[in-house]
Amino acid sequence: MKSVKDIMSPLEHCLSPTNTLEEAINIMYSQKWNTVPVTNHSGKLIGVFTRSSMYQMILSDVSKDTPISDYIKKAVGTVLEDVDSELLETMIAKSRVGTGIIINKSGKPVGLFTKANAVMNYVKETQILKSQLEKVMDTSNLGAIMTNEQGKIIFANEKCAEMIGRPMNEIIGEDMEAFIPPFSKRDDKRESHFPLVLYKQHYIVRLSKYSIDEEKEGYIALFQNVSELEKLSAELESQKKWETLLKSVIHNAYDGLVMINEAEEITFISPSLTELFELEQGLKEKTKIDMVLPHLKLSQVMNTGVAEVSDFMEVKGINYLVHRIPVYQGEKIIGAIGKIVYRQLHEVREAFKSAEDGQKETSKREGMEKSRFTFNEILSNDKQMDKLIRSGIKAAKSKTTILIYGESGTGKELFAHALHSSSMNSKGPFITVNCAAIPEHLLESEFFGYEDGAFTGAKHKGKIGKFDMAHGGTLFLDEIGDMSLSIQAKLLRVLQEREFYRVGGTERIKVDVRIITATNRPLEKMVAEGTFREDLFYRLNVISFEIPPLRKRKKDILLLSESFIQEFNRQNGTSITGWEPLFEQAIMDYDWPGNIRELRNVWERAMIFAENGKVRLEDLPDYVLKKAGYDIFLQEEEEVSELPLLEKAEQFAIQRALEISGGNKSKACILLGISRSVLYDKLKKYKMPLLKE
Ligand SMILES: Nc1ncnc2c1ncn2[C@@H]1O[C@H](COP(=O)(O)OP(=O)(O)OP(=O)(O)O)[C@@H](O)[C@H]1O
Repeated sequence: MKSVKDIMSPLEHCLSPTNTLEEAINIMYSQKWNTVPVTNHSGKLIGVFTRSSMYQMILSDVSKDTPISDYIKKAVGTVLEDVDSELLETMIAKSRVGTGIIINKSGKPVGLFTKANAVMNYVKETQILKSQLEKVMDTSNLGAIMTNEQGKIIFANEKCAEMIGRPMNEIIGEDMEAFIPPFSKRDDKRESHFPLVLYKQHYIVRLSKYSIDEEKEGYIALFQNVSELEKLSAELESQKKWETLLKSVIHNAYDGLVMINEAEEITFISPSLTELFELEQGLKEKTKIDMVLPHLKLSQVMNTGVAEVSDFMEVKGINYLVHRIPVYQGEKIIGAIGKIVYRQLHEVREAFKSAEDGQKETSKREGMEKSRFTFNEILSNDKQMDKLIRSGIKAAKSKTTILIYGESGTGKELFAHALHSSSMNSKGPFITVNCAAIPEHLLESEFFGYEDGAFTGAKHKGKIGKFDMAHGGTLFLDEIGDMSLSIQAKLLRVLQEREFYRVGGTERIKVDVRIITATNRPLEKMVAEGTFREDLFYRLNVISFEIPPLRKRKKDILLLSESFIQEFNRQNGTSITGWEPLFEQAIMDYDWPGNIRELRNVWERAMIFAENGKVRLEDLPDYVLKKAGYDIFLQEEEEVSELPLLEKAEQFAIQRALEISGGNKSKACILLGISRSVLYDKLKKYKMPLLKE
């Protein structure tokens, strides 16, 4: 901001009241001033001597030696030297006084400010502004034209001349219409935009009106060359097309693709992959790959820098084929790409199978059957089972004989495996004999083996028995309740003496074998009935475990179901992710007489028929549906009187409530949360039989 001090004419002379007319005229003449400040002896302003004061003295015919004291004008307008110059200019423009006296803070005059000063300052500033504007216009990328009210060009910048291809002096004075053909068609809007093609170049023109004075208006036109932009946008467009094409290739060619940057943050992930691993929720900007897909081990290739092609990865029982590829920029690793294939994995499955077969073959050659399960693999959420497992872990450490009770399919053999795995003999063999499956006359040779020629007329070579095989490990005798009394006696002897003879042999064979037995028969009752030896029973029953049936640990149904999904997905290469609500209700309501084995079989079957990744009610076998009372949902429409699904469910709920309450309608109403009158209406509606109150 400029102050008055910067633009005033500094004061070199002042008058005092004692100065004469002649002295005053001399100063006015030499300085070309109309007004001269008059100060007192201390230099303070007391008035001014003006050109009219001078005329007055001359007209009064006073001598030129007369002091000016009587002709000083005392009423003087003063302005402080620090005042903003623009403010003073407005004051002067409005004032009738042509000269202002500028004083400092102590009241001493320091300068004069005349209208001429104001004009000069204005002109100077306008010139500066003009040259600045011209500079801006010439260095700008915009072409600029200005017209008068007739549309004749009065200004054009260098850029504009360049655009039009003619020298500037030729443009000035021309009609703007000559260069901007649509100009004449412009409407009366103060401002408009329109495209224009000039000499094959594309422009956007911004045309606006400006006021010349109160009545006249001219135009300002600004041209922006957009040819480059258009080229860029065409390139962008084709890049976008490529991107779309690439994306669809990525989505269709590979099952899942993920890219990470140097910081191991995900920069791209294909929708199929987010869907597959249900990642949507966990994905945020800059998510680290190992936070959401640790099993992919993509960060691994960032460290090694070596691509890993066709690795296998298993997640939730499903097999995937994974390729991990590091991305290099020069020598530097700047990221990695993970490619996951999970469809059409027949070949992969084959590879797995042959690997598995190979492994089995090796263990066969090693000549021993290894225990396959540990206590960790006995899945259960049941308290009673928990207790059994804890006791099992303790019991496994001793060499004591263990008897496992339980209905068929409850997991007795699994428990026996787990006992072996936790025992001190876990490195030794685990040999199973199903006493019910081997014919009575062969059981002895199966247990103890036989010598060469033991069987008359037979070409048999000698064979070692299961006791021999189990040496140093565990012999698991399943279905122990199905043995004959004579075999029971022989078994008792081995248990007591820890030695036996082969069939047809004379040599005593000593063995170190841990015996675990299992049965679903009531041994105590059999002892009472005389079909099972009491002494053997006590020998076997040193420690016993009773595995509860599945119907008594309903919580385990869903836990086991989850594990079967994973097992069969892995086995069949399917991608089943869960089940429908009605399916769950049905399996929870069913009694599972065949226990876990039955549940496992039902799952194996259901997963073959499942659709859309979910197991449905209709994938259950008919006998389960019937026994659980869910067949009603699957009956043909006409059989259930065309009831919509909700009504079927309602009918089913009423039927179940009446069953649970033993036909007591008041209790059924409480269970259903409805009033008796509503229940009666429903019974009538569904034509259901009235049961007892
Ligand atoms: N807790 C469990 N967790 C996972 N799988 C189990 C469990 N219990 C049993 N199973 C599975 O259920 C099936 C039946 O188990 P198992 O053969 O051990 O039962 P069992 O009681 O010995 O039957 P049986 O009396 O008919 O010989 C097997 O496939 C087994 O793997």
